[in-house]
Amino acid sequence: MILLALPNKGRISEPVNKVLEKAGLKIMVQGRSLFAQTVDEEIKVMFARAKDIPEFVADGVADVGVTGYDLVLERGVEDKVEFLLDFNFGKARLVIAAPEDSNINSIDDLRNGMKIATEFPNLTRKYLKSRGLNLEIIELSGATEIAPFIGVADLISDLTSTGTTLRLNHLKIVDEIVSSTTRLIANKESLKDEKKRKKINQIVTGIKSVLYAETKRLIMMNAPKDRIEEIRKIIPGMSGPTISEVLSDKGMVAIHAVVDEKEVFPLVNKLEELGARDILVIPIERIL
Ligand SMILES: Nc1ncnc2c1ncn2[C@@H]1O[C@H](COP(=O)(O)OP(=O)(O)OP(=O)(O)O)[C@@H](O)[C@H]1O
Ligand SMILES: O=P(O)(O)OC[C@H]1O[C@H](OP(=O)(O)OP(=O)(O)O)[C@H](O)[C@@H]1O
Ligand SMILES: [Mg+2]
Repeated sequence: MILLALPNKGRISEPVNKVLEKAGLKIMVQGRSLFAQTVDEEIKVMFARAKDIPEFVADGVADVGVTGYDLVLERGVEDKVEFLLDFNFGKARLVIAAPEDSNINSIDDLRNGMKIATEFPNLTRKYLKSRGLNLEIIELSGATEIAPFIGVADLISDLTSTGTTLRLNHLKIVDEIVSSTTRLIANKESLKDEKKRKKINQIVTGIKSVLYAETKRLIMMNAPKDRIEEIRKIIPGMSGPTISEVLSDKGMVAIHAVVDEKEVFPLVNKLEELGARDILVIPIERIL
């Protein structure tokens, strides 16, 4: 049996659940229960705060878990867990920021004794120490951006993604501590257990198949037979495009191929120029 720890709220909770659902690992949630069964009776789910999941996985309370890279570092358990995969969302950078009108512009302008407000006290302290600095850490549990303006701190260390919150609060980035994304992590002992490892690998394969498929599209079209060679040149596909006869029209063939999402726009235009018709671009749920 595998216990998988998932975030119960916060911004990564929903996207993670969506990926698992697409991977076929349906979770049977009952109301506000913090435990759930899945379609695989060997995999059970527990819901917890993303912040606490690194500790649960490191201690073996859960075998695997989904959380942010920043939160693993903040708990200081990065050497106790194995990083299995990167979801590539929940992208944020932990940065040191100062009021726009202050004369602090780089890490070199920081002085011992200055106050820095943060939700990431351990990570911030460790980073500053590595730069030979010893600031007073003011631990807050959110809305850190307000701290410099109410006289609570000179600086903050907080997450930034689009940069909107920093801008709105008239703060400028002074330095970057770490860049983070959502990760699947595992307990090292669980991975040593043959049965558990097999189950964990199935979860990894399932998630990877979904994340990979999200970057791809299935493209289908009818095209003149005499243009096949030219079309083949511009759509590599996974193992080459599949070409089949169109019964109603001897001069036409049906072609389908899997292509990179980024290639779709220019590709469709070129295909039309080569006489392709009835072009369909279809999302793919999983690629194994
Ligand atoms: N603005 C953001 N953009 C993208 N990812 C973010 C952002 N803010 C936080 N994260 C990431 O979300 C992950 C989960 O954090 P958390 O569960 O605290 O979510 P949250 O949405 O900040 O919830 P809350 O602040 O209500 O506790 C963290 O790893 C963090 O790096
Ligand atoms: O660069 P942006 O896209 O504006 O995102 C950055 C903001 O997002 C997070 O806050 P969150 O919404 O989690 O609120 P919190 O401060 O209460 O954690 C983070 O702490 C920043 O405040
Ligand atoms: Mg937050």
